[in-house]
Amino acid sequence: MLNITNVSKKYAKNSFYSLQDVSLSVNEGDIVGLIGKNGAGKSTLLKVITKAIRPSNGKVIYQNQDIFEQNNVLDEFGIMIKPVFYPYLTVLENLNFYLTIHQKLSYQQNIESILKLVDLWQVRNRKPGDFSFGMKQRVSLALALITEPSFIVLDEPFVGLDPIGVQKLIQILHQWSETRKVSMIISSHQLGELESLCNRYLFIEAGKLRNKFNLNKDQMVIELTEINPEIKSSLQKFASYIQWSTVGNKLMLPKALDNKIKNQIFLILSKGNLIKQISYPKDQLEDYFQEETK
Ligand SMILES: Nc1ncnc2c1ncn2[C@@H]1O[C@H](COP(=O)(O)OP(=O)(O)OP(=O)(O)O)[C@@H](O)[C@H]1O
Repeated sequence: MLNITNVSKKYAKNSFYSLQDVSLSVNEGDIVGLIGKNGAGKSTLLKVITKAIRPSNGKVIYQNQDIFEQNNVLDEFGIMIKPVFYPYLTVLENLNFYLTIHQKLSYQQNIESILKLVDLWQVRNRKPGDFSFGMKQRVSLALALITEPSFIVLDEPFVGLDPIGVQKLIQILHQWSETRKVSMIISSHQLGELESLCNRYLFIEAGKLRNKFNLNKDQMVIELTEINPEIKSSLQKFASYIQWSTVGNKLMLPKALDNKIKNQIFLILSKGNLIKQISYPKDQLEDYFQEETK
């Protein structure tokens, strides 16, 4: 859907590149998490993708069209990079105005549900000029989502939301990716939230795309009190389902593994009184980030 090839960006006043030779693609239904330290180049990348700034080199192609050579290519995009709205119009007027200038008034029917999603329904008749930072963020988020876009670009979308708002947002984005195959690229320092939302990740460091990766979310982790040769040999016939961890006394099984097989494995382990804890992987993104940036 979106293909970025060899994109570099040097801001006029800088002597260094904020992005260097970045290539990536985002497919239909993908939810891509963009991670990296402060100043790594995440926002710059998102600004290039959404045509807010021009790259010094490279191409951005959306559905086979060069976004910088053709007009209206980004019509189906929902974008939140920094808070953008008219401070002297009320929240409702902002949404209506946005829909009017984008000729998308048929989406007026979404106004109530989107404002409830971002918890601004109660304040819909207030002007956002003197809103708190978080409330301003949420106005931008409402503008980004109101037209049910097919491609969503969000820079730090969780910052202004309370924990319930974060969960509601994650839920709706998941739902859109599954039911409407909406693609998304989302940058955030809130790695736990990204981990529960995204299916792919990009790690950017000093303007370079250092890694593209997935996390394995479909496994259960069984921590054992010890791993000895006898236990390994008694589990030999299940070897094709078991992945032994390289750290700690852990083994991993696919969550979707047939219950009969799971039970046989558990039986062997519990006979030896070996099971210490069963859990599901979490904080993998946090661990990755800590490891890469130490
Ligand atoms: N308008 C600009 N003019 C000059 N330099 C800029 C501009 N915007 C960003 N930069 C520089 O480009 C580099 C990348 O910045 P960018 O905002 O893309 O990082 P980021 O990964 O989004 O950081 P953060 O996590 O802090 O938001 C930084 O060195 C920054 O100072």
